Amino acid sequence: MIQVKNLTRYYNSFCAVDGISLEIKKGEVLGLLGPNGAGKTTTLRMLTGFLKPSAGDIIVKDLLISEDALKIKSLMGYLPESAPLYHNMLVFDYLCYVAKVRGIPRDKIHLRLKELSSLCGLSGIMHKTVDELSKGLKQRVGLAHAMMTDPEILILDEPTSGLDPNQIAEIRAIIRRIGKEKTIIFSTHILSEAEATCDRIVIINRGKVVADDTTQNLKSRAAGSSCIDLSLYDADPEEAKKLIAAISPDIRVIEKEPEESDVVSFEIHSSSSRDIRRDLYKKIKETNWSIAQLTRDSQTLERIFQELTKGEESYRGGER
Ligand SMILES: Nc1ncnc2c1ncn2[C@@H]1O[C@H](COP(=O)(O)OP(=O)(O)OP(=O)(O)O)[C@@H](O)[C@H]1O
Repeated sequence: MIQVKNLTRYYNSFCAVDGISLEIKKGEVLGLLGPNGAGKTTTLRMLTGFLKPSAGDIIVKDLLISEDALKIKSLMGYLPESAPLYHNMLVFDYLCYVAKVRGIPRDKIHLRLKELSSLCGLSGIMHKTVDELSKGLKQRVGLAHAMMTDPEILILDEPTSGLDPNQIAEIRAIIRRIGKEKTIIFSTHILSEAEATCDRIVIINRGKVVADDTTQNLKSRAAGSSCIDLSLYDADPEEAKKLIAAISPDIRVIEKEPEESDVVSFEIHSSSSRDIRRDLYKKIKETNWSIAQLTRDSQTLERIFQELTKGEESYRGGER
């Protein structure tokens, strides 16, 4: 349904989005996950045609955004990070206004507002002014705005940002409801958010895709891999790194800030479920170093996210 090819965006000489490629299938709920400044908003603004890419292509249902931006916009509903609502209007008047601007025929407006009120839970607030609403309710009005023309694709930028846990649960429930029929792309910097709502998660860091897989596959990958914390006395960090890395080709060694001044510490990631502590111990025994700590944790999705968004390394999921 949507193909993104080598999408790139510079702000002056700064590369905010660096060659992102993605394919989004019809009906998918895709979470664009990344830390602050990763390039999520910039990517979404290019997808919705509000920002021109510096390079790359976006194809939506066989239409090229460089040639058919208006047609593509008509297929999409967009909820920006701060929904631009008219604060002193009644919710009802505001949504009527949006309906007219978006070309809904006059005789269909009331029916559409009724449908949106039920979909987005607006029935008790239609006759309140936007200003009176909590952030969560404003967000629901923003969602109704984005859904006005019943678009096939919905793009939501951090839809739960700044909401309390109850409001988050409500917005999630609405997204899940809408996601049964629509293609949804939404951005978040909160892993649990993506995990709870999405079929698929694309993690971006410093403008690049560092992981792209189904939520289920990412979870299984996390469960099947492990992380070892190792601290050594009397070891040279570079020599220690080489020795550890030589144990198996699937090992990745990250030197950590040591907790004590006379040790060197490492985080050792392995994609296999094999426990390599015995191999480590044997190798270290051949040196004159001493072990201060050697512990193994099962990986969590959270740790994978932290690892991927700290380092430069990239992981692409297998076939779906
Ligand atoms: N108009 C702009 N001019 C210059 N730099 C910009 C502009 N907009 C964004 N940036 C920079 O581009 C990078 C990506 O920003 P973007 O807003 O896309 O990230 P994000 O992942 O959405 O972050 P956040 O979660 O904080 O909104 C950041 O370093 C940001 O400072």
